[in-house]
Amino acid sequence: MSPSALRLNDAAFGYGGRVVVDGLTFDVPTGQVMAVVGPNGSGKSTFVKGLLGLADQLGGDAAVFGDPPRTREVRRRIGYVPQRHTLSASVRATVREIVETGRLAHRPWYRPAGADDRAAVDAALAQVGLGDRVDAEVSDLSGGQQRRVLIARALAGRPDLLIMDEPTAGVDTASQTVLAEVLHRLADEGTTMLIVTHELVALRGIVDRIVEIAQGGLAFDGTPVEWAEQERGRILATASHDGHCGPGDPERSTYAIGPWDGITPPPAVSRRVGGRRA
Ligand SMILES: Nc1ncnc2c1ncn2[C@@H]1O[C@H](COP(=O)(O)OP(=O)(O)OP(=O)(O)O)[C@@H](O)[C@H]1O
Repeated sequence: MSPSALRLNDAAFGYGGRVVVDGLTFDVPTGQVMAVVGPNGSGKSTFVKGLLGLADQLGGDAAVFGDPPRTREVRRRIGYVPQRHTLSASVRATVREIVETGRLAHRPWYRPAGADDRAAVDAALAQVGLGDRVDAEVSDLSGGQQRRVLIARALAGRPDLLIMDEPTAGVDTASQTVLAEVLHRLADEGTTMLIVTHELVALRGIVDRIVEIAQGGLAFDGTPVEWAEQERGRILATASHDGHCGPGDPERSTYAIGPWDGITPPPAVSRRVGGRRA
C-alpha cells in the first residue's frame, strides 16, 4: 500500500482562533488525485492553506508526509498554485524568471540559480507545454497561459504534493482544455494532487477521489462514480420537489461531473460522512 501523502484526524483549521472547518479525517495515499469541492465559503481554501501553514491548525492532527504543517520540510515538499491568481500586467518579468522563483526554497538565498535550478525550470515548463515560451514576457501571455506558468512555478520545486486552488477557474474553454491535458499528464506521471474546484467536468477522468466540504465539515468522501450516484439522488430529490426537472438532468447538479451516460453507479449508495449536508 502507498504511504500517506496526507493524514488528517479530526483536524480543524481557521484564522485568529476562529475555527472555519473542522472534523476532517482522511488519508490521501501518494499518487492519488483528490478533488475538493463544496459551496462558496465552506472552508476549502482554509483547509488547503492549513496544510501550507497559511491558516492556523486549531485542533486534531494533520501530517503531510509524516510531518506537521508549517515545518520547512513540508513547505519544501508541497507545490502550491493559489486561487484566482494571474500575473499583473505591470509585472515586467519573463516566464523563466517567474518559474525560477519556485526554486527559492531549494537553495540558500545568497546562492544564484545553478544548473540544477535551470534544469528543473525547463522540465516544469515542458510539463505544462510552455517550453517554447521561456523568454516571453508574462504580461504577453493569456490568462490560461499565465495559470500554466504558475503551475510550472509550483512544479519547479519538484514537489511531492501539488495543491491547486481552482486551477481551471476564470480561463477560457480552450485554456481549460489545455490545463486539463496538463493535469492529466501529471496524474499519469503519478503526481499526488489535491485540487480545489467548482468544475469537476473539466477534471473528468483525472480525479480518483472527491471530498466535499460543506458547512465547515466533511460532507462526502468517495470516488467520482459514488459522487455521480449521490448527485443523481440530489437531482431526483429536486425534481420531485419542483416538478421542473427530469430525472437525471445533469444541469440540476450543483457540481455536475457531466452527463451520466458512461458512469455506472456501484451497487452501494454513496457514503455520507458525519451526517452533514449542504
Ligand atoms: N485570511 C482570513 N482571515 C479570516 N477569515 C478568513 C480568511 N480567509 C477566509 N476567511 C473566512 O473563512 C471562511 C471560508 O473561506 P474559504 O475561502 O476557506 O472558503 P472556500 O470554500 O474556499 O470558498 P470559495 O469557494 O468561495 O473559494 C469564510 O467565511 C471567509 O470569510
